[in-house]
Amino acid sequence: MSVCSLGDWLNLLALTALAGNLTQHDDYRVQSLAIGGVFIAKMLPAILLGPLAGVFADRFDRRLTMVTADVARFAVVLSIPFVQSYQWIIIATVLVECINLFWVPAKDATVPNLVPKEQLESANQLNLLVTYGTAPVAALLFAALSVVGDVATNVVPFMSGRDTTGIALTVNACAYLVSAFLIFTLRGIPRRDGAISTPSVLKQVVEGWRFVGGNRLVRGLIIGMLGAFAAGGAVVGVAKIYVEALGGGDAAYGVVFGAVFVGMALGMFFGPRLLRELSRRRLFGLAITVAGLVLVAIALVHNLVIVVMLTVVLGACAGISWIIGYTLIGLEVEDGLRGRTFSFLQSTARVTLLLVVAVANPLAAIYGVRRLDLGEVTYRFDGSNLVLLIGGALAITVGILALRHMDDRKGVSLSADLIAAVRGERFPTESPEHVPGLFLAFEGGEGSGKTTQSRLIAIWLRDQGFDVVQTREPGSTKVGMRLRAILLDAAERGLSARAEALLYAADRAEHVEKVIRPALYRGSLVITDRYVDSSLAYQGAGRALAPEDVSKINAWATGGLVPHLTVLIDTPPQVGLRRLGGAADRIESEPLEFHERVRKEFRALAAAAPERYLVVDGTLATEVITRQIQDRIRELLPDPVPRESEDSTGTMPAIRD
Ligand SMILES: Nc1ncnc2c1ncn2[C@@H]1O[C@H](COP(=O)(O)OP(=O)(O)OP(=O)(O)O)[C@@H](O)[C@H]1O
Ligand SMILES: Cc1cn([C@H]2C[C@H](O)[C@@H](COP(=O)(O)O)O2)c(=O)[nH]c1=O
Repeated sequence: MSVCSLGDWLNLLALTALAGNLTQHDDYRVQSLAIGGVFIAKMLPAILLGPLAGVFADRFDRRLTMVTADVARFAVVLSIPFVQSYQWIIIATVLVECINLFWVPAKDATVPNLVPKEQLESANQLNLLVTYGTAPVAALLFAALSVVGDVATNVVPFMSGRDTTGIALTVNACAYLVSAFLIFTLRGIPRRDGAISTPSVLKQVVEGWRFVGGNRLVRGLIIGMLGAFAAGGAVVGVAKIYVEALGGGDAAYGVVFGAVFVGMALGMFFGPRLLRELSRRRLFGLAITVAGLVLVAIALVHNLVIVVMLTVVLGACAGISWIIGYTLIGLEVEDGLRGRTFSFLQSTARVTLLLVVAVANPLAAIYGVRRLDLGEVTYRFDGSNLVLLIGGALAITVGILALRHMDDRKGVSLSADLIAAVRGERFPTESPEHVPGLFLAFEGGEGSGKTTQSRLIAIWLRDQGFDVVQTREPGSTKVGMRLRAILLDAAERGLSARAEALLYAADRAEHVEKVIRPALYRGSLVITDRYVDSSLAYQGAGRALAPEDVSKINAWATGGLVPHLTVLIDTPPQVGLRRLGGAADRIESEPLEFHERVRKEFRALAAAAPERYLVVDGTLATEVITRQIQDRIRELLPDPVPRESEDSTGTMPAIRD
C-alpha cells in the first residue's frame, strides 16, 4: 500500500505538471483547463464504475487481480513520457483510474483476511497513514526528480528536449511494478473468500443520507468535512498555475503540494494534543474557520516563501478537522452504521472534489489575469487567486456553521474557552448534572399533546429495553396530589401569584427528591410531563412574576437539576384549548392572552439554549411528531436501536396496543 500510494501521488504531481508544461506556450486559460482535465479524468471513473469493480473483486482471485492491475498500470504510466501528448495524458489517466478501481476493492477485501479482527481498526489507521503520509515523500521525491530532470536535459543527449516530468513518471511506473512483485510474494492472501460487496453508489448515498440527515452531530460533521474538502480541492485544482504565477517551477509546485501534507500530518498528530481541554466539536469548527482565513491570506499574498509557510498552517488546520471528524464519527456512530457513514463520506467527498476541480479551473480560466494599478505598484490578481479566495470564504462559512450547529458549550464564549484551553484548563460551565440516567422533560401549553407524546415515547423506549419512569407535574407524590387539587381546583379563587409559584415549586421539590433523582441515580430514563419551564412560562410570563425570582426558587427546589433534553410541543393556544374536553380547570380558564404569553415564553426559553431543546410543531399529526422526537432522543441514548432496525426489534405490540 505504501509503494502504491507513493506511486499514486507521484502520478498526480507528474501528470498535472506535464499537462501544464505541454500547454505552457498556450493562453493562461488553456493551461488552467488542461490541468483541470487531469483531475476530472482521475475522478470520473470512480464515480461511474465503482460498484462494478467492487463486484469484480468478489468474483475473481484477488491476488491475480491486484498483480494484473499493477502490471497494467506500469505499462500505461510508462507510455506517457514517450507519447508526450495531452490527449494521451487524459486517456492514460482514465485507464489508470479504471485499473485502480479493480485494485482498491481487491485490496480492501483482502485486508480483513490478513489482519485479526481486534487489529482491524489499527490496520485501517495505518491505511490512512500510508495513504496520506506518502504524499509529502512523493512531493519531495518529485521536487528532487525535477531538479535531476533539469540537469539531465542539459547533460544527457537522449534527454535533451524531453519534458523533465518523464523521470517522475518512470519512477511512478516502477513503483507499480514493485507493488506487483510484493503482492505476488504475499502468501497469506486466500484464493477467494466469501462475498464482500461494495454497495452501489446510489444505495450508499440513500442509506447515508437517511442516517446523516437524522443525526444532528453527524450532519454537522459531514458538512464541515465536505466544506474543508471543497476548499482543499480548490487549492489542489489551481496550485500549479498559482505557483507558476508566483515565478515557481515544477520544484516549487512540489514543495507547495508537499507543504499541505506536512501540515496535515503535523495537525493530525499534534493539533488535538495542543488544545486537549477545548471541546472537540468547537476545535473542529475552529480549525475549518482558521483554514479558511489562511486560504484567504494565501490568495492575496504574492510571496512564495510566505505562501509555503501559510500552506503548512492550512494543512495543519485541515489535518485537525479531518482527524477530529473521523474520531467523532467513530465515537458517536454505532458500529452497525459506522461503515456506511464513512463510505457515504468517501463517496460524497469524491463528488465534491470532482465538482470543485471541474469548476475551479474553468472559473480561473474565465477570469484570466487582471492587474490593479495602485499608483507605483501593480497588483496582479488572476483566476487562481479568485478560486483560492472563494475556497477560503467557503471554508470560513462552513466552519462557522459547524461551530453553531454542533456547539456543545453554548453560553461559554469561544475566546474564553480558547484562552483557558491554551493554558491547559477547562472553562467551567453550568451543565446538566452527571447522573447515570437520562432526564427528559415535555413542555407546552394546554392540550398541546405532551401527555400523548410522553406516553408514546415511554412505550417506544421500554420496547427497546430501557427502564423508563414516566411522571408528571404537579401531583406525582402523595403531597403533590394534594397540592394539585388546590392548584387546579376551579373553585379555588383568589390564590396569590406568589403562593401559586411557591406551591408549584413545593410540588417540584418533592417530585425531584422522591421520584426523579432516585430514578436517575438508578440509571433509569425519566420522562416528566412538565417541569421548571412551566413555572417560568405560567407564573413568570403568565402571572407576570419576576423571572429571576421564579428561576431562583425553582433552582433551590430542584437542587439545580436540569433536564438533558426538553421537548417543547408548540401548539397555538386556540388549537390546544379546543382539543380539551370537560370542564376547564383553574388555569385553563384563564383568558387567551394569558395562554399567548405562556406560549411566547416557552419559545423564548427554547431559543436561548437550542442544544438542550427540541421544538416540534404540535399541529402536525401525532405520528409525525413522535418520529421527530424519537430521532432527537436517539442521539442521546447510550446504545440506540437504529431507526431502520426498529421494526424488527420492536417486539411488544401488546404494550403498544
Ligand atoms: N398532534 C395532535 N393532533 C391532534 N390532536 C392531538 C394531537 N396530540 C394530541 N391530541 C389530542 O389532544 C388532546 C390533548 O392531548 P394531551 O392530553 O396529550 O395534551 P396535553 O398537552 O397533555 O394537555 P394538558 O396540558 O391539558 O394536560 C387529546 O384528546 C389528544 O388525543
Ligand atoms: C408544572 C406547572 C403547571 N402549571 C399549570 C399548567 C396546567 O394548566 C396545569 C397542569 O395541568 P396538566 O393538565 O397536568 O398539564 O398546571 C403551572 O402553572 N405551573 C407549573 O409549574
